[in-house]
Amino acid sequence: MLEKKDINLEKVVLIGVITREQDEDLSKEYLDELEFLTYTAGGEVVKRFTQKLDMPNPKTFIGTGKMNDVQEFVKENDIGTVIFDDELSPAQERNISKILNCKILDRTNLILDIFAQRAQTSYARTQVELAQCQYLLPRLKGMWTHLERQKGGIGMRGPGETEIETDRRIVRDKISLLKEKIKTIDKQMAVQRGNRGKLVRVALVGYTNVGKSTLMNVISKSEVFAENKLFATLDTTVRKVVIGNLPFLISDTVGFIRKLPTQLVDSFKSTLDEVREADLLLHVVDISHSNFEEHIESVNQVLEEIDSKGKPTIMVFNKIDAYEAAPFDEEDLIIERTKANYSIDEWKQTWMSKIGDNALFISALNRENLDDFKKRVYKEVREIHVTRFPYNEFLYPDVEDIE
Ligand SMILES: Nc1nc2c(ncn2[C@@H]2O[C@H](COP(=O)(O)OP(=O)(O)OP(=O)(O)O)[C@@H](O)[C@H]2O)c(=O)[nH]1
Ligand SMILES: [Mg+2]
Repeated sequence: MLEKKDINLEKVVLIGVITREQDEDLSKEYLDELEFLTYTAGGEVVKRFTQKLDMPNPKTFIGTGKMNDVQEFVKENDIGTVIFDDELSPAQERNISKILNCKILDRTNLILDIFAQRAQTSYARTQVELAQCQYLLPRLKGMWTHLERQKGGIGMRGPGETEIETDRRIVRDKISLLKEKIKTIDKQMAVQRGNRGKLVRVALVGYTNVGKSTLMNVISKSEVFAENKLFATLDTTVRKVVIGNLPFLISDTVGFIRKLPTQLVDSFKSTLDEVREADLLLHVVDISHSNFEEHIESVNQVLEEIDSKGKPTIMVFNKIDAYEAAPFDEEDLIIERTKANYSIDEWKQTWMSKIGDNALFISALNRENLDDFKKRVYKEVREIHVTRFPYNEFLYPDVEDIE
């Protein structure tokens, strides 16, 4: 049911609101991310509209005046798609769709669409389809009906298009069917995981596009797909690696994102079993991203949702090669120095100092500090390993002696 095809760059307009809690920089950051998501889905952003509002308008998300501007722009520039940086209620979506008369997507919809495009295995496809059906169910009434069917493209992959006339019962049946299918695969996967014995399990977790797969490739000499788009990885890959004679398993899995649609977290729960059952988490962070602290927060939130917050965790600050502090003019007495001006060494003195040797700074791309990384991971894995197999402690050299 999920189509996968290359689409031409669709012309897209983005819409966001600036609330009181978020300043303009942050809103820009969010829209940058939405633009990256749009680009990943195959769209080209031609304009952004923002509005300062305490709360989104319940009927149309943005106010009437702003909506008129958008309407005019859409008409004049032949815009096919308008994307909102938040989840729209079914009613908002209907209202806006009537006014703008083009494809209306929200953030959730866009992320689901990217997952649909990127799902490779039948397992991932089933999970995405389930999430799409769950998103679709409350929105079935009158969705897109005034649009031509053949439009296709972003947000039109999946059940939305083909099942528009069918009633909710059919979608509900489909949901139970997909859940059954996932249950069956889950059982097989649980058996597979059981077969792996008691080896220590390490999971790479982190925001999307931080370099998890790149790091996995570097340390396990494997070839996991990595690229500069969001959600390059949807399936979990597990590799056995050996550091200083000590074998353990490492897994690379789907990246997280701010406001990850709950439908997706739910349907990907079993993909995340690998994380849930891990003995040690390597939380990879892209320190060159200006918003990396919030990314850490988002990841921690998802970890909490899947009951994995309390696990032993090493923070791996990646992409140190790309880190650039914003220039600071010492002579200018008006502008205050902010975090953006910190060097990496200054960052190390912040809250990061509290996590002590559980913070590592590397570049997976340039292989910088990988030895430190390996030693630290070895030390931790060894500790877990010898608790599990106390009799063979002597087999593994102390961390100082490994290369
Ligand atoms: N400059 C720099 N780029 C890096 C580094 N590590 C990874 N990248 C780049 O970051 C991009 C994303 O890398 P991936 O390994 O696909 O990231 P990921 O975390 O697996 O992403 P998802 O699977 O989408 O969640 C790629 O273009 C990598 O080449 C690094 O140390 N420095
Ligand atoms: Mg990846």
